[in-house]
Amino acid sequence: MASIKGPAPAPTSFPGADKLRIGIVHARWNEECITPLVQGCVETITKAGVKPENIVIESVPGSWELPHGVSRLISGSQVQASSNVSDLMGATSLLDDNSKPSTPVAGSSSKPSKAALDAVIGIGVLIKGSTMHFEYISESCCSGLMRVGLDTGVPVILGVLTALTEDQALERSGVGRGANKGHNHGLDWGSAAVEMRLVAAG
Ligand SMILES: O=Nc1c(NC[C@H](O)[C@H](O)[C@H](O)CO)[nH]c(=O)[nH]c1=O
Repeated sequence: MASIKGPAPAPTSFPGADKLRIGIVHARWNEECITPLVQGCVETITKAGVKPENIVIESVPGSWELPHGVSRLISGSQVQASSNVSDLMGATSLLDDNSKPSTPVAGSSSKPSKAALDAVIGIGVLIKGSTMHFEYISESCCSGLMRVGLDTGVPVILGVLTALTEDQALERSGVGRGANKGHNHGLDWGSAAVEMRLVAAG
């Protein structure tokens, strides 16, 4: 029997998206998944009509730091715009060798910008290990991201995979190891960010 699980089709047109400014904060763990997830997110954000120069990408050490990184980006502290997002689409890795917290994606401009963000996606990949670490980070990260969104009024999209196995994480990043590559959930998160802002704007 076919599964009933999954989101309803996202809207296909987003009038006003060209005026939006969207942030992405991604963790620097499990990069095999993070890179396609961020690329999928950027793909649907740009397809919705958001200008590449209005997509700001920052990184933090791990998913535990996502709520703080998203909160910092929303507060506008030391935001650096990423102007050539198109370069990112062909990238095999988002991170250069000496990436540091809140290092903009390679190739982005050093032009700092303080313009307010309309929505932010927090992207992280947690994979269950042999201890309870996974459970504590997952719960804290997800509730932290929810709190940042509610406290600031800026839509914060949950882009955190909490996978029990590596294959679960890879398939949900659209890069599954077997014949079934899976579905890149980053695609859904990008359209959710644009939709939430435009719905909120009314
Ligand atoms: O442990 N596994 C993971 C992880 N740990 C690091 C943690 O998020 C944090 O950065 C450090 O504890 C320092 O505060 N972070 C992830 O994004 N995914 C994991 O699977």
